[in-house]
Amino acid sequence: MRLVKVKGYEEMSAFAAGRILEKIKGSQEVTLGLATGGTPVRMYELLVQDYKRNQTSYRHVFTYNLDEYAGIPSDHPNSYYQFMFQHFFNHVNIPKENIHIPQGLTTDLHQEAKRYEKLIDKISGVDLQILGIGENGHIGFNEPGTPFTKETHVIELTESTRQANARYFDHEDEVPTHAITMGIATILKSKEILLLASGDKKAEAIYQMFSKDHDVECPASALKTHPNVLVIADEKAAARLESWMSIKSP
Ligand SMILES: N[C@@H]1[C@@H](O)[C@H](O)[C@@H](COP(=O)(O)O)O[C@@H]1O
Repeated sequence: MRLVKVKGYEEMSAFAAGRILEKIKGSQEVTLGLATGGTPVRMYELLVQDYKRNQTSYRHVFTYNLDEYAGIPSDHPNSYYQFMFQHFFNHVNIPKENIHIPQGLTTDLHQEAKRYEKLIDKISGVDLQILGIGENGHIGFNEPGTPFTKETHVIELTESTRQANARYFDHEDEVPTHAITMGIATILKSKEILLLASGDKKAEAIYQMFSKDHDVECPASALKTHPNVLVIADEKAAARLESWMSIKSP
């Protein structure tokens, strides 16, 4: 796991957008694993900006989103489906049939999880996976305690995650209690992973991710076993790492 420390949110976003564009421009067909949340918003804006300026084509791009809230329809304003279309898909020329997002409202969510995993299995994992990190160290919606062997599954959200995500909803009780998420085993199938972190709220999670060794209580620490992970953290998110690294290095 390598770390790139950048100054702030803007630099983090530009770095991630730059890597995505390199991938898109350098391949005849590319599969991207995409994340939602506040962290990647500017990254998507920069990709849209690039599209407007340079017409970088997305016709050969296939996307697989990490997760979706359970129990709300895709046209719900807080669904990750809406998030993705508003922030990104509506603004570039990606064919709709290339877009994959788990369905949060189906008669059988477990079946949906299986269907989604099969899609990712078929492509042997995405080429480039973008990740954010939860304040409790979750990736996707893999909450602390989730076995690292899990593939796409249905999960009950912790109270702290529901509270952290409540800012996007009108009321805290509107935040769904469950979600469908790629599992850690699914994420680890990716060929390359970029994890983005910005702000002091993420400092503890970033510290835990680097200092814990493959500990289920810190889901992001699973990434240590992957050969190609780059963490892009801004100064605030990396703040606790500074003292830890200087303690570790002689
Ligand atoms: N499922 C998402 C994660 O994929 C995301 O990384 C995390 C952090 O969100 P934010 O970037 O808003 O801090 O929130 C949610 O729980």
